[in-house]
Amino acid sequence: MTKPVCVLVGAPGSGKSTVGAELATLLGVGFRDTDTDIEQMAGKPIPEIFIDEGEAHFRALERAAVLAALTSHPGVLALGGGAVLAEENRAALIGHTVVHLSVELTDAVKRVGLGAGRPLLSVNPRATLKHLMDQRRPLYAEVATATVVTDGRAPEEIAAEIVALLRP
Ligand SMILES: Nc1ncnc2c1ncn2[C@@H]1O[C@H](COP(=O)(O)OP(=O)(O)OP(=O)(O)O)[C@@H](O)[C@H]1O
Ligand SMILES: O=C(O)C1=C[C@@H](O)[C@@H](O)[C@H](O)C1
Ligand SMILES: [Mg+2]
Repeated sequence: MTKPVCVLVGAPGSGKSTVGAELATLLGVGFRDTDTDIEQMAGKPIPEIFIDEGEAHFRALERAAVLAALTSHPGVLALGGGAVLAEENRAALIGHTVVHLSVELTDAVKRVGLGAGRPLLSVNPRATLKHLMDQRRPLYAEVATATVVTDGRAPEEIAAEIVALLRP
């Protein structure tokens, strides 16, 4: 069994995928994203999983992807924005180095507006994102061993701060 050097959690648009890739480059380790693992498991993009099989099925695939990656990936691991909703995932994160990328609503809305492919945010993204963030804030705080603010900061700067945090 091997465990990630760092696990990233945070709201949609907090930059887990972007900062995670940069952090892995800086550390010279591999980068894995459970959203990508789920798409490989299902053989289709996440929006299609939501349409064809529904959110409950997606969450089941997500639990399997999170548990597998936490015991097999030695590099940087980004979790999907909703992975902390599952008690099983939160329990599995105990004992890991978990960095919460915090973001306020204004920056999160700007960022998710830049990219498509977020099925939960396809209708009324600002209000939906606010609701998701209010619901999940305590869950990110529960699993995090450190929190890094991302608002108004470049991914490279955020990744460099995490490198410093990881130094013994
Ligand atoms: N610190 C940042 N400053 C400006 N833009 C950013 C920053 N971090 C990420 N972005 C941009 O915001 C968008 C969302 O970033 P990203 O996909 O990394 O978020 P995420 O946390 O992985 O979201 P999800 O939970 O949906 O997977 C991308 O277009 C990315 O380029
Ligand atoms: O916030 C969420 O619940 C999600 C975030 C994305 O990373 C994907 O995991 C999926 O679109 C669901
Ligand atoms: Mg992502």
